[in-house]
Amino acid sequence: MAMCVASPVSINSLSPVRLLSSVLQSNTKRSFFISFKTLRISISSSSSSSNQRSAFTAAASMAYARELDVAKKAASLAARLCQTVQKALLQSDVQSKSDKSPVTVADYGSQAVVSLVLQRELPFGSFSLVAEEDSGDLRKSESQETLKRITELVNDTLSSDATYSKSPLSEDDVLAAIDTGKSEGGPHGRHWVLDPIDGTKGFVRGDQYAIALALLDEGRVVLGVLACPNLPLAPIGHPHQDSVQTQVGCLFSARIGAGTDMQLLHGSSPMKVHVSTIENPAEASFFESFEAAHSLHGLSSSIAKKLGVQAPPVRIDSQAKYGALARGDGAIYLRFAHQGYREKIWDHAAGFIVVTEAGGVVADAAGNALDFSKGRYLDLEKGIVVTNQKLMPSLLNAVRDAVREESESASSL
Ligand SMILES: Nc1ncnc2c1ncn2[C@@H]1O[C@H](COP(=O)(O)O)[C@@H](OP(=O)(O)O)[C@H]1O
Ligand SMILES: [Mg+2]
Repeated sequence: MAMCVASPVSINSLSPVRLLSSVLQSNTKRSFFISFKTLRISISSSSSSSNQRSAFTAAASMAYARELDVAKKAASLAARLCQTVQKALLQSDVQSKSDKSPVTVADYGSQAVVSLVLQRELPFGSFSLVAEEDSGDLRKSESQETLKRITELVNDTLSSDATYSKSPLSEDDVLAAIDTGKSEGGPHGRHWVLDPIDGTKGFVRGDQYAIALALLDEGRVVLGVLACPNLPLAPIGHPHQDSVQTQVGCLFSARIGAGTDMQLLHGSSPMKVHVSTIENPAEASFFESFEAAHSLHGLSSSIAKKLGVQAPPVRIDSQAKYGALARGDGAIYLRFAHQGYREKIWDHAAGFIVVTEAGGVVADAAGNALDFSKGRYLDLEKGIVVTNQKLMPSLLNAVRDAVREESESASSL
């Protein structure tokens, strides 16, 4: 470990991610050694007092800890609201199931709850939220009943938490909370990134969906939470594995340098999770979207075949796939959207850090890291692939060959 004289880094004037980046950039010449994975910092310079050293270590190891706690609370409350709506939806008759309004109510309600909890619990500094919904349609006169229902649900959900005052929010408060989600994000400052219901198709079917919340700081994802109300605690995607574990509803949370935790959505202590260590593709199973319209199932199948994967695909909705992969249920997630579709940051930011902090790798089809600093969209080289470090090189080779074959056969038509 190279050590030399410390150069000044002001802890107070930098956000944790800038502080760590600035130290890492100067790491070869200066006195700090940082393992980004563990955020353990040692300082050898005799000029640094032990007080400074321990303050620095404490600041770095606790970076974003408060924000993560609040994010977990926000996503859990939003999940409670979504569960209420999904339960009513699944009990309703066929006619109202084809009506889109329950999804609308849950989507807006979830976004309002998350925005309100973040703002109430983290009142200092500016607030920026990049989120899927805005209130444009809700402000139309024909949406009055829907807005009333959303406002009731938001008030019921917040008042279920003892720390919130019982004074009810008005419809205007709820509209304003939804509209905080209009931020464009970008490479500077802090931005929360929210998908209030990821996997709306799964939500309507009664299958998987997730409330996905992440925080960007200076363009990097520094924490993420995935609330997956319908994800079993027992592993999924292992057809021959019987489990006595029947509990459902998982909360994944990850913070930069601190690993990934999973706990029951409505209670239980967090436990660390890790991606699968499988190195032999023949033993791996892979996830993809349930919806063929969201991902090219044919291309995934050709990639899996080239790689030597034998198991059939496990198809589930939403970023629950990232959560399941982070705890080792499957080893690979393949997502190749149809031509022209632009991936949004809220569909991947939380899942990205949940997987990377569990030891996995998330890349585009060319092996590039995903860049969340470009605004509301990801700029991608065709597709997103997720797996463990060992399998990634051979997976990228299989992707390259399958994509080339696909374009050759398209051009020969
Ligand atoms: N044509 C398309 N191609 C790829 N993704 C799409 C798509 N249409 C919608 N999506 C995205 O796919 C997400 C669901 O992911 P998955 O396919 O993994 O379940 C949707 O999130 P929402 O449900 O929040 O709209 C939506 O953002
Ligand atoms: Mg989504």
